Amino acid sequence: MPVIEVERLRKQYGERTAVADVSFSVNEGEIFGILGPNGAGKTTTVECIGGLRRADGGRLRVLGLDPVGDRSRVVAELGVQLQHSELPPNLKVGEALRLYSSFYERPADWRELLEVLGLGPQAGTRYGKLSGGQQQRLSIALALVGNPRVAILDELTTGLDPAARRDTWELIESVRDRGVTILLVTHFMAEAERLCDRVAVIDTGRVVALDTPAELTARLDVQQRIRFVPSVPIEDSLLSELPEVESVSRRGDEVLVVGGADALAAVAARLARQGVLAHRLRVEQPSLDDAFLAITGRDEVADPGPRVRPLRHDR
Ligand SMILES: Nc1ncnc2c1ncn2[C@@H]1O[C@H](COP(=O)(O)OP(=O)(O)OP(=O)(O)O)[C@@H](O)[C@H]1O
Repeated sequence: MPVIEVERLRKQYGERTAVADVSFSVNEGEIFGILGPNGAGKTTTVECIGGLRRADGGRLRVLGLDPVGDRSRVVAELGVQLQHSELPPNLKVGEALRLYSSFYERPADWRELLEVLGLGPQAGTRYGKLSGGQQQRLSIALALVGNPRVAILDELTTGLDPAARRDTWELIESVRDRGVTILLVTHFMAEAERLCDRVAVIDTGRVVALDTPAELTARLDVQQRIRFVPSVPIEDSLLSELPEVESVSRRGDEVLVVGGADALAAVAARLARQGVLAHRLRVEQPSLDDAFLAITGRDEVADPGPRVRPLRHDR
């Protein structure tokens, strides 16, 4: 049974349609990503799933329950990562976790959670004194302190430096390994590629693609670009006559071969047969970035930047 079911979700803010028609389901133990440009409706979608907003249309289920109608039962099983701006700056890390754990019947051991998240030394530190990375880890701890079966994490690593981002990815993988199903909103392709089993790309309130990151990129007819320096001079025709190869060009002593998905194997076999070694070999594969561009027609997922968005309770 899917852990999260979203069928034809629709949500308006007055005249503005934030979510026009979104459907997907998330299986148990999955990390499911929602990717899309600014204003696509990602946050609104997960806020409806989390029961923080009431949908205007469609059907939502979390563990078979209605997030609004069965609110108290859903809250016991669902952890939602809060926007960190919502915590009072004077609240200490340990106090915040103790407070949040008191809301749950079967909370996790919050002291252990602090250690796992590398926040042990900060237990007595006030929220306002934490670094951005520490605040982010605290917000993840708060989402997990209720021992949820499902966690919703919105812009998990926005504002983190690359090292903190990688640490957070490892943490999320370990959370998933404990059996938690994770719904992740992200602006970062690398994050989706690294963490997500499947990704829904949302644009203007609709799902425009839904697949594994590998399938999303493989479905594109994006060329492989192979660069290398041959150990001995070679003729372009040696490679350009291969059916898998579209073009051969040079920059200095470097050869650039452009071809389809099988080009690398064909080029490597031809060079080997001629006794030519390929030095400084690099292969550029299509990435989720390319897929995103092809799907949405935009060449980047805009950086959301720092933001404070208090949740407006419009139920
Ligand atoms: N409380 C609100 N009142 C009115 N309009 C809103 C509200 N929240 C969001 N919107 C609008 O709804 C649309 C979808 O917003 P949403 O925040 O869900 O998108 P998003 O994909 O999460 O964007 P971002 O990546 O910028 O967070 C946008 O046009 C946004 O301006």
